[in-house]
Amino acid sequence: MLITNIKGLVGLHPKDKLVLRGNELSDLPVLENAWLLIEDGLIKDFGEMSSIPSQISNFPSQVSAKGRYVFPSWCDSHTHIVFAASREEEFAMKIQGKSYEEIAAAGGGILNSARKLQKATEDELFQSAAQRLKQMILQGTGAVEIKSGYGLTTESEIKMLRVIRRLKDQFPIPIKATFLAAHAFPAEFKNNHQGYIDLIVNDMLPLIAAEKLADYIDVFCEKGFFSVEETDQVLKAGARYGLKPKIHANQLSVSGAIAVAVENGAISVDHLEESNEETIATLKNADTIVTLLPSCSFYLGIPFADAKGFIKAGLPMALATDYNPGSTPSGNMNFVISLACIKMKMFPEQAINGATLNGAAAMELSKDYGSIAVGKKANLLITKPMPSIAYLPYSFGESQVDQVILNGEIYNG
Ligand SMILES: N=CN[C@@H](CCC(=O)O)C(=O)O
Ligand SMILES: [Zn+2]
Repeated sequence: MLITNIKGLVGLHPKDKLVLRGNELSDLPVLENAWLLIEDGLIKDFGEMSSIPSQISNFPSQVSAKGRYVFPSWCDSHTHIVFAASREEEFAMKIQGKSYEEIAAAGGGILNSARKLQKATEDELFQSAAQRLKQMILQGTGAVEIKSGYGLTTESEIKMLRVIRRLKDQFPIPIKATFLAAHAFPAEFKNNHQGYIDLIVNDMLPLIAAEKLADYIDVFCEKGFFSVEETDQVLKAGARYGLKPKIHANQLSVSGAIAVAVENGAISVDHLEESNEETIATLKNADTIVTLLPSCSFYLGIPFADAKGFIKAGLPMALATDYNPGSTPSGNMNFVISLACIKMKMFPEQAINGATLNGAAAMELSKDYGSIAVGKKANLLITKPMPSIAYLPYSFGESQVDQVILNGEIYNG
């Protein structure tokens, strides 16, 4: 496929640039009035229209992108899209002013989702997750991470991970699976935390490793959920099976979650709506990516993360949706990018880099995804006609994504 007359080809980072730290996030290289050639699902070449080689200009399969931009697909590195039912009954409680913790304590929250998921069949879960994933792809997402964590029993955690594996087999995008049994303590383990951790370590992990069902391990390290010591135990057990950590940290309070994640070689620490100087100091000399989830802040009405502080400190920062039924019922990366600009005061260039190359890095996919470079996978989106790149986050709530290309082919769902 040859795409011609592209108003701006966005995200032309050198192929060996695998992650952007601090000020590097402000640099979003763009080639104006460009062409892009795709062969065998890969980016074969690109250049300016004024110097398009004649053998290329006669290429049989051409798409004109006049007035439109071409971006690398969004890389959404934090989602929980396998769930049995929505939780809009909690929406009214939120509107009445109940906090996330109060809703969880009243029988809502993660345990509510777990009760419903335990009753659902693998097929039902697959069908509904596939619908969600299809919508996300049509909104521009071309790589995704998906977590378990609404099973909370051996059988149901494995059921969730098998659903994720079926999604991997059936969708034309890369999918990473994260094992998150340490999402909440089931009611029967409320006063026996070690009993549940033993179940994760001795029962679940060996089975998951034997079936190769997960790439990463995650823990919700938070007051009322998993303590720092409990998090450490679970991460160390995961490491014995080759699972690297990506953890939920500092969502509702500052804790030692960041330190324990860094010590255990975490690929990313996600949320960080709460942070302080120590948070930044702990991350400064690490490779751990800070993944921010602004649509979670928007929906729960909790603080937005200190994106500017993290960037100023030179940290690698990514953006993701956190799509889940409780704290973020949306998988729209376009809205995440808008919120990052509007609420976290990120510049459009920083937000777009966070949603592409750094999102890919937070899934260890940035060798092949997240920027436009010769030899990388042709997972792209073509916008509607737009006056500028900043128009995409500016026009929040209205999709500017017109066409989605995955492995060099137009995707229609
Ligand atoms: N914080 C923990 N997990 C999810 C929310 C889970 C839920 O409420 O169902 C999150 O990332 O926000
Ligand atoms: Zn999450």
